[in-house]
Order: sequence, then structure tokens, then C-alpha cells
Amino acid sequence: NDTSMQHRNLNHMTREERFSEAMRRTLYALKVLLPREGWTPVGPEMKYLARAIKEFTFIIHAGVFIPCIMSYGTNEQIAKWFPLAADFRIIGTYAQTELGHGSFLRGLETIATYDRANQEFIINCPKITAMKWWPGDMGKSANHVLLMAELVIDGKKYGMHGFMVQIRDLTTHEPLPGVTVGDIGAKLSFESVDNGFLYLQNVRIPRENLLSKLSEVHPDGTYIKKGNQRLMYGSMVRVRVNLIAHEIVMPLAKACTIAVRYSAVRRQGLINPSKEEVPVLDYVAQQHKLLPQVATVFMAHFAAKQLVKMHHDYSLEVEKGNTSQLPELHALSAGMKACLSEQGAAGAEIVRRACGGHGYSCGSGLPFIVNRMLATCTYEGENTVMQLQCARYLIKCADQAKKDKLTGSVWYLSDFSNMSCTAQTFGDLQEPSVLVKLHERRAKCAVQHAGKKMQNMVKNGTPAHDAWNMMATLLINAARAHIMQYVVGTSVTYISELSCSASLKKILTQLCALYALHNINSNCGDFVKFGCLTSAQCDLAQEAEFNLLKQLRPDAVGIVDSFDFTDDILQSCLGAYDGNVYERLFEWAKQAPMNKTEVHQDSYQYLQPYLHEGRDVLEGRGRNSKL
Ligand SMILES: CCCCCCCC/C=C\CCCCCCCCCCC/C=C/C(=O)SCCNC(=O)CCNC(=O)[C@H](O)C(C)(C)COP(=O)(O)OP(=O)(O)OC[C@H]1O[C@@H](n2cnc3c(N)ncnc32)[C@H](O)[C@@H]1OP(=O)(O)O
Ligand SMILES: Cc1cc2nc3c(=O)[nH]c(=O)nc-3n(C[C@H](O)[C@H](O)[C@H](O)COP(=O)(O)OP(=O)(O)OC[C@H]3O[C@@H](n4cnc5c(N)ncnc54)[C@H](O)[C@@H]3O)c2cc1C
Repeated sequence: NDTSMQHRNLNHMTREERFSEAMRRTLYALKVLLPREGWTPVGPEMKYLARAIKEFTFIIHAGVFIPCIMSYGTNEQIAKWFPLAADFRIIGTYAQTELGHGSFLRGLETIATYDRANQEFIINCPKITAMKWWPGDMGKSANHVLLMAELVIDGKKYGMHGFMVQIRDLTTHEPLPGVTVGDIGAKLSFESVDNGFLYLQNVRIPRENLLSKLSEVHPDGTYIKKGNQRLMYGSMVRVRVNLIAHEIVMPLAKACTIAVRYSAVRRQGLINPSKEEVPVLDYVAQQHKLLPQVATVFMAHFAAKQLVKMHHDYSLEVEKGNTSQLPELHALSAGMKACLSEQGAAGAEIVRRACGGHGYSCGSGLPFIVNRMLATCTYEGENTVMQLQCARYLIKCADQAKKDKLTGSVWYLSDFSNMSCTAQTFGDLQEPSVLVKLHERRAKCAVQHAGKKMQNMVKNGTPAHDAWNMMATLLINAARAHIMQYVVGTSVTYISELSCSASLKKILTQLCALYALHNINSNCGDFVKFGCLTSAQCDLAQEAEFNLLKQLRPDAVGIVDSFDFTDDILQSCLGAYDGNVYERLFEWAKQAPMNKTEVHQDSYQYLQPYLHEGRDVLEGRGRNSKL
């Protein structure tokens, strides 16, 4: 209810206005919402932040830069930089990606050379491809970067390390000497974020600015490793774990709220010719577009909660020096981020398109969501690269399963029990336990199939790296299958253990079954190819899905209302709680800058000669000219 936090009409703002407005809101919110003692907003504040996050800036500062200080800094470095960052007295970003490299980190070219005489690192981007490119908040806001660069001592390379580098003066905000920095220009989304470029030439930083939790350089240039170097990749694991809730589940829930509410209001066409026009939500085709996406929101939310818990438990173990869970967590976080962002971004577009012409209007709030979700498929690990990382782990586990009993998320790879499906009715295929088994079997077969193909190629003389490259599509499918079985399995467990009313549990169970069946029906080739289902059972799976659409239709609006988004957060003429779609669209359009005047002067200036000639012809004075 604080007018300072009420959304402005962002669609009618320029990019610079949106950048400034996001800055204003974020810093105002900081003052009002967050307890000064640090970064732990609790209760309604965190709920508000998580829901309004799209309109804040400094997300990289808050969601990546600060956590990196905690992960990579020594206690002294945390004590120095965390309080400054937590109170926004320094603004930072995570500068890793370069113009020439984003996915292949061993190809990064920015160099930090140790200068023993002065006990400093000299930072250089040796060529244009080494320039840092993309980091959020870097173009105009950040005055520090957590720079990921190749450490070099006496000509020897030690790999990527994290360095704290100040890039702007804390008083004037001007770039420091040797620093060329700016905004990378317009993008598909994140209009309010100043993703930036950063060119560093002979920038000197103190030896103490190497974040030294995992390794350090002594004054004489001696290099000391202090832990599992793969922890250097730890920030990316954490962001992948966190972004699922914030950037996939939340936006998809908003898109579904808008599309389902609009579909309950929008009347178009007839089902029974003798009756009146129906709400488009009564069309099974519309239900088939919307309700599986609503189910995805819940299942991704449940699976993400499990992943966050796993990351939390892992972090506690790492503090005790035990990093044994890292390979599984890396594979799962990489796979979940890739597969759920792929599903979420596709799902947001499906529900946008289901709103017809008004879904194409920015007044619906949907284009903003769709475009922003598309970025989740690229940042924090491009999806293909992430799926291949997940597959790399699965192939290793499949080999190990031949001699060991596996545990954790890959346990099913060593399950050699009879997994054939005995379903005779579509009701059998709505059973959670049957759906879990089907997904486990499909995943196991997909992993084994990819592995076998590669083994056969290698046996026939193909080098392992070529076999890997040629089977990449099968490996990606195996990663997707693995994640789907994880999402279905964790959701079934989560719902079964949830203490809630029987009616709510029934709805959640139906949504889980709908998610699983939609996945089966969208990938039935795999389920038949791997002998999980017969062709007749595939027909039953379709019947089972359609039956669930019918059962869930009456509760569709109530289910999305339970996401509890305010109109101000949704920013949608189609999804407002009161359902006054047409009045809101007209009011919104009238506010467009184009409608500030009845006659648009610039266009009239160009049109005037033609209009006057047309007037003359119509009034009999002129002749019909050929344009
Ligand atoms: C009022 C105030 C309001 C403020 C805001 C509100 C409050 C907000 C608060 C909180 C919100 C937080 C929510 C977060 C939301 C985020 C929003 C979106 C932000 C977007 C930001 C984007 C940032 C970026 O994009 S950063 C850059 C990301 N880049 C990447 O991910 C690069 C991907 N590439 C790689 O990781 C690597 O190159 C590679 C893994 C592909 C290959 O690496 P390589 O060394 O070549 O390794 P490889 O040979 O393949 O494997 C070697 C072994 O290493 C293992 N391994 C690889 N990676 C990892 C890892 N990450 N962890 C562990 N182990 C790893 C791999 O498995 C191999 O092991 P093996 O045993 O040899 O098989
Ligand atoms: C909105 C947004 C915000 C971002 N924020 C940040 C940030 O704050 N900090 C930061 O450091 N970076 C940031 N990034 C950069 C982001 O991390 C990179 O864009 C991402 O890692 C992908 O790398 P790339 O752009 O080099 O793509 P590439 O790796 O060049 O990908 C291009 C194509 O090559 C394919 N490909 C690449 N490698 C392989 C492989 N091994 N096998 C098969 N196919 C492959 C990919 O699948 C893709 O199809 C951001 C990007 C975006 C879009």
C-alpha cells in the first residue's frame, strides 16, 4: 500500500526511465523493507521481494556478488567486504563471461599477473574477446566486480580465480584509470538491468584482493591450494539452485494466473450451437494448453525445494571439509536449471499464445514474462552445456551401477527389478507410484541407450571425444529423462508427506499426475521405444490426461488464485482479480504516450501533403494522382 512501491506503467517508459525507476524502487525498498542488520529479509518482506523481484535491480549484487564473497572469501575478507556490500555501500557484480567465451571457462582470456615487487596483481584484457561482457548491474551501477580471471605467476597459469576489483570512484562514480565500462545496449528483456561491458588495461589491485578461501598467493609469489578447486565453480551451482524458484517457478505462476483468469472471462464461440458463447477455458484444447503449465508450477516448486534443501545440507558438509556430494549436486542443479527453464520458458509462451491477440499486448503482462524467462535458458550455464554436464555424470554412474548399488538421485540406475507396466485402465495410469516407476524406467533406459551407443562407437575405433560429440542429442535426452524422473519422484514424495486437507491433497495429487502424464504423452516415443508402455497403454495415458483436465477445470481459477499475486505485482489487464479485462485494456491503452495528443504531430507532418491532396480530390478540385 506504499505509493512509492506502486508500479509505474513500465511498458510506456523508455529503457533509461525503467533503469532509473528500478534503481529508485530497489533503494527505497532497501530502506523500508530490509532490516539494516543484513541480508535476511524474513516473513512478508521476503515474500514481497521474491514476488516483486522482476522490478528490482541489483539482483546480481544481491543474488550472486554477495554470496560469492561468502563462498570465496577468507574470514578477514568477508569481514571487510560483506558489511559494505550488504548495506549497498559498495555495489558489485559477478564478472566472468567475456565477449569471446561464456560456456567454456577454460577459454577465458582476462589475465591477473602477480607483481612480486609491489605485491599486486596486474589485470589485463589482452584482446577484445577478453573484455567482460554481459554481467548484470555492471554497465552503470556497480563500482566493484568479482572478476574471474586466469591467475599467472612467473609465466605459469593457475586457472580461473576470483579477484575483487574496484572499477568506479566511490565519490564521483567515474571509471577508474585503466577501466573502460558501459552498458551493452538493448536486449530481449531485463530492460531495467544495465548488463555491461568491462575492458581492463593494466589495472593494479593489492595481493589481498585475491579471494583466498580456496587458494592464496604468498608475498613471495608462492601459490597455495587450500581445498577442492571445483568449489571455485560453487557460485554457479548456488545460483542455478536459487534461480529455479525466483526466475522459473514464480514467473510461470504469474503467467498461468493471467492466462487462466483471462480464459475464464473471455467468451468466444460455441460448443453447443444451441447455447450461448462459452468461456474459452471450457474448450479442452485450451485446458490442454493451460493446466499442464499450472501443474508444472507446482512440480517445479516442490522439486526446487528439495534441491535447495540438498544444497543447504551440502553446504554444511563443505564447511566440515566434505565435498563428496558436489558431483551429484552439480549434475542435478545443472540438469534442473536447464530442463525446468526449457519447460518454463516454453510453458509461458504456450499460455501467452492461449490469450490470443490480447496476449500479444504488453498490457497483458505476458510478453514481459515470456521474454524474461527466455534468458533463463542461457544465463548461469547455457542449457545444452548444462544438460551435457548432467549427462556426463549419468554415464559415469551407469558404468558404476554395474558393480555398485547406487544411492541419491541416480539410485534407479542400479534398480534391476521388473519395471514392466501392468496398467489396464486409464485410472491405473493416474496412480502416482505407477507414474514414478514409468519415469524411472524411461530414464534408466535413456541413459543406458546413450552409453551403449557410445561404447559401440569406441569399440569400432571412434575416439571417445568424437563418440561423445556424435551422441550429444541422446545424452541431452538422457539428462532430460533423469530430471523428469527426479521432478515426478520428489513431487510424489513431497505431496504424500504434506500435512494438509484431503481436498487439497487430492488437487495436488491430480496436478502431479497431470504433469507426469503430460510429460509421458509429450515423449511417448521414448516410453514405447524403451518398452515402458505398449501402444495401447499410450492411448490410456492420453485418456488419463484428458480425464484430469476435466476433473481440474472447475478448480482452475481457484488454483491460480492460490498463488496469491496482487494486481500490482501481476501488472496485467487480463489477469486482474476483478476480471474487468476490457475496461482495463482500454484504460491502459489510453495512457500510451502515443495518445498524449489527438493528432500525432510528427506523423501528421509527413502525411499532410497526401491528406490535403486527397481532400481536394474528394471535394472535386484536384485530380486522381498515381502515388
Ligand atoms: C530490496 C533489494 C532487492 C534486491 C533483489 C531482491 C533480493 C534477491 C535475493 C536473492 C535472489 C537470488 C535468486 C537468484 C536469481 C538470479 C537471477 C538471474 C541472474 C542471472 C545472472 C547470470 C549470471 C551468469 O550467467 S554467471 C556466468 C555463468 N556461466 C556459466 O555457467 C559457465 C558454464 N560453464 C562451466 O561451468 C564450465 O565451463 C563447464 C562445466 C561447462 C566445463 O568446465 P571444465 O572445467 O571445462 O570442466 P569439464 O572438463 O567439463 O569438467 C571437469 C570436472 O569438473 C566438474 N564440474 C564442472 N562444473 C562444476 C561445478 N559447477 N561444480 C562442481 N563440479 C563441476 C565436472 O563435473 C567434471 O568432473 P569429472 O569428475 O571430471 O566428471
Ligand atoms: C540476461 C543475461 C544475464 C547474464 N548475466 C551474467 C552475469 O551477471 N555474469 C556473467 O559472467 N555472465 C552473465 N551472462 C552471460 C551468460 O552466462 C552466458 O551468455 C552463458 O554462459 C552462455 O555462454 P555464451 O553466451 O558464450 O554462449 P556459447 O557458449 O557461445 O553458446 C552458443 C551455442 O554454442 C553451444 N555450445 C557451446 N558449448 C558447447 C558444448 N561444449 N557442447 C555443445 N554445444 C555447445 C551452446 O549450446 C549454444 O547453442 C548473462 C547472460 C544473459 C543472457
